[in-house]
Amino acid sequence: MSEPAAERWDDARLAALLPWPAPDANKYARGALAVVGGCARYPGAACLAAAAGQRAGAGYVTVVCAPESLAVVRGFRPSLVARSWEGWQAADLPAARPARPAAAVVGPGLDPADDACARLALAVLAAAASPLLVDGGALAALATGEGRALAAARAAQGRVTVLTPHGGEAARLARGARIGGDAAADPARLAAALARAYGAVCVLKGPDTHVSDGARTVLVDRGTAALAKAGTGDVLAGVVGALLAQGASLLEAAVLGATLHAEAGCAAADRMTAIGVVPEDVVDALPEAVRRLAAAG
Ligand SMILES: NC(=O)C1=CN([C@@H]2O[C@H](COP(=O)(O)OP(=O)(O)OC[C@H]3O[C@@H](n4cnc5c(N)ncnc54)[C@H](O)[C@@H]3O)[C@@H](O)[C@H]2O)[C@@H](O)CC1
Ligand SMILES: Nc1ncnc2c1ncn2[C@@H]1O[C@H](COP(=O)(O)OP(=O)(O)O)[C@@H](O)[C@H]1O
Repeated sequence: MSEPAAERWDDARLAALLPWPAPDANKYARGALAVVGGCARYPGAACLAAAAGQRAGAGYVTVVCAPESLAVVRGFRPSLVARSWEGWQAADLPAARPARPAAAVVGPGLDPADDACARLALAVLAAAASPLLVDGGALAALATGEGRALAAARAAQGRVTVLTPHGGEAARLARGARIGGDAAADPARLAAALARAYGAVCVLKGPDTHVSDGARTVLVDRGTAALAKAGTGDVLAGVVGALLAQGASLLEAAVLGATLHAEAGCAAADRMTAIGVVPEDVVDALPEAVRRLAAAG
């Protein structure tokens, strides 16, 4: 099947999507974001996603993590609300309601090789009624037979999902769905095929990022190799999750989020050099990325 050429969205269109708060906004109206991740081995990934979610505008960010990770999350940023996943039910995730939008991110810092992490990811896929972004270790669970059945059930129920694989995770998702395609050879085609196979919007990350809903594909190619450092994908998950939590549509949240992430990488490199940027710098550069996009639009 031949795919339509990838679109590019101009700055004016992207700037119009920025989620400026209304004068009478409160923290709930600005969107609740729950980040489910951060096992004992990877607490930092959940910290990065959650901090990025705050910088991208979400009004109330919660981290649901391993009990061993609680102290790390709280120490990293006291404004995050952290709770243990022991005794927690995925049904406790905030549901989007009128004037109280919400979204969830599952996967940053879930170990793809750990059974308990896989069960948690599958429980979130089954229960999350609000928009759900699936990243990191949760993508391994999604690629299983049970994960694919849950993705199909979510789509049938009208529940919306965004996937943010890197090349290795995309290959695993493609194998699970028995679709061909190679991220290196034809990323636009693979992003579209994964979107269709999983009933989701797919953000296929790489030096260029391709965002597809299966029918339309948008190219985001304004990033920098400064972003090639462990943990920047967790930052992207938090940014897109926050835009979903503020009520953006799936494709718009994914394209605007990938753009702000790329622009924040460039702004961080301007300050820290492309050698020295760390993911925390990308989080801190998100306001500059917003300013640059608003000025360009
Ligand atoms: N500070 C932290 O706590 C960090 C935790 N992280 C977490 O670590 C867990 C495992 O994620 P990883 O991505 O490290 O898993 P892996 O590094 O195990 O990647 C899975 C597979 O994909 C391949 N791969 C990785 N990046 C690729 C790319 N860009 N293109 C093609 N193939 C690629 C790898 O070779 C491997 O075979 C996730 O939950 C993630 O959120 C990472 O994001 C790094 C930072
Ligand atoms: N050379 C590059 N140029 C532009 N962006 C890049 C480059 N390398 C990586 N990135 C971006 O950095 C992020 C890396 O995400 P990922 O591989 O998931 O890292 P991690 O899992 O360690 O957080 C993605 O958003 C990707 O698009």
